[in-house]
Amino acid sequence: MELPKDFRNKMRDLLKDEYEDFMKSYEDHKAQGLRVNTLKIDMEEFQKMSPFHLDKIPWVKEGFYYGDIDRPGKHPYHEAGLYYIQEPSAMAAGELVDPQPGERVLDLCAAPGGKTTHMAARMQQQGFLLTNEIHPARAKILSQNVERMGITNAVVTNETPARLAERFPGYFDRILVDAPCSGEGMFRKDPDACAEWSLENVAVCAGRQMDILEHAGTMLRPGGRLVYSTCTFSPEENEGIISQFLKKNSNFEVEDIQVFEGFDRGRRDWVPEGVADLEKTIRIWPHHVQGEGHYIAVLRKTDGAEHGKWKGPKVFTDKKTLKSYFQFAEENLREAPTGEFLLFGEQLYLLPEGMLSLENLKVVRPGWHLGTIKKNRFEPSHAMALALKGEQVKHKWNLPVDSRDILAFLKGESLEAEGPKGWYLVEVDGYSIGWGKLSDRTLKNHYPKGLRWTGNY
Ligand SMILES: C[S@@+](CC[C@H](N)C(=O)[O-])C[C@H]1O[C@@H](n2cnc3c(N)ncnc32)[C@H](O)[C@@H]1O
Repeated sequence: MELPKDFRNKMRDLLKDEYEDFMKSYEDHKAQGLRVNTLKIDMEEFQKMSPFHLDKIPWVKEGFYYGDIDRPGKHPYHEAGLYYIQEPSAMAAGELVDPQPGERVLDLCAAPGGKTTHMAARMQQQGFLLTNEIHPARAKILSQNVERMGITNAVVTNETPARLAERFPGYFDRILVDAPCSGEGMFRKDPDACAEWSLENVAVCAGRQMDILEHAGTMLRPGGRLVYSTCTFSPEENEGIISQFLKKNSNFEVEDIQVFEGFDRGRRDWVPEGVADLEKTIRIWPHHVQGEGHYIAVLRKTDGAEHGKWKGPKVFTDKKTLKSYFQFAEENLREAPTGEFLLFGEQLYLLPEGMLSLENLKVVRPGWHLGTIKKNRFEPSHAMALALKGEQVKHKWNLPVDSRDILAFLKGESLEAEGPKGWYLVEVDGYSIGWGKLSDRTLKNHYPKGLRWTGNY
């Protein structure tokens, strides 16, 4: 791989004796990882079922390396949301945010959703996860991943950090800023990041990062945790940003967290007048661990205004319209998911607890999408299927992973089936993957058109 000359010179100056080892890492095979989605399956069960060659990633409970010959991206278990393919070092960020069930959590720069889906699994569907992405097309992909992983307590927005900061001052218990960066740590994985790199771009990224971090700081409650991460080596985007932020915001400090074996500490001596706390931040180097390059700082807000002016959401309560949903639930579910509803056009959502008004914000997914209400008829959504478990429905239809039927289902074909009429939760080896509707011995396929598999498998 041809690395930019300015980049090589800069890294040689920074790393000195370690430079040769660092450069050799570009010739090593790149480690690939997947993270088990504990919202859908427990770790032991996944290890028993997995057809992949798994090796534990030491720094994340749910993380595994998979083998070079494995293809987990095109597998029915992937479509059922049993795991998320994620770069191993990147899993450290979610681990260090460490969100708890019931908390209010913000992922400010979230697409495609690796860390969001990790944090959601830790929250176990309890609390409020606001996951935001500034670029519309990427926000859509983020939303699809939230759906595939069966997350019910997330709201997906497509906003700027500034607009969110106006709406949510002092609101969140934990915030992740996985900042857009020059991507130096990903050159091995992503040649485009290498082609786009320049010293000027590093400076542009640093300006943007400072702005995003300031807004994030505003949205954190006193006592809350703010994690800043990048996948780049440049000190200007890492220790430099944290140092400037701490000098401007004396109500923040760096938390002294345990580092995993192979992780290094941040370098105070790499930035002018760096604050002492930089040595508590974390660097992950590709020549010290099996993973790409990352930087992570865990900050704590020590005090500040208790909270701002928060406005609750507009809740939909029209019983007549909701009747068709409850009728569907009566006929097909063991218990109706209930709480605060939102009707957005014809789309019915269930709001996460602790959610605020989303008025005038660009919202891609305002909560758990339950389905569509059209002419007093309710049709359940794919998002509902993916979040349901077999024991929650009256009828289910299980397809073994190695059957012809699971491929047919993923391709959108109808299946032959027997049983009473109605909606069936279709499963792969006992894990929900979509809906089918049975009548006259035919299970009509409701797997979304945009997700259907094409070609031969
Ligand atoms: C490193 S990526 C996030 C990866 C993601 N956290 C994950 O784990 O899948 C950074 C994201 O920040 C977004 N971004 C770019 N400019 C931004 C800005 N000014 N404010 C907020 N986010 C921005 C990018 O579109 C990109 O999706």
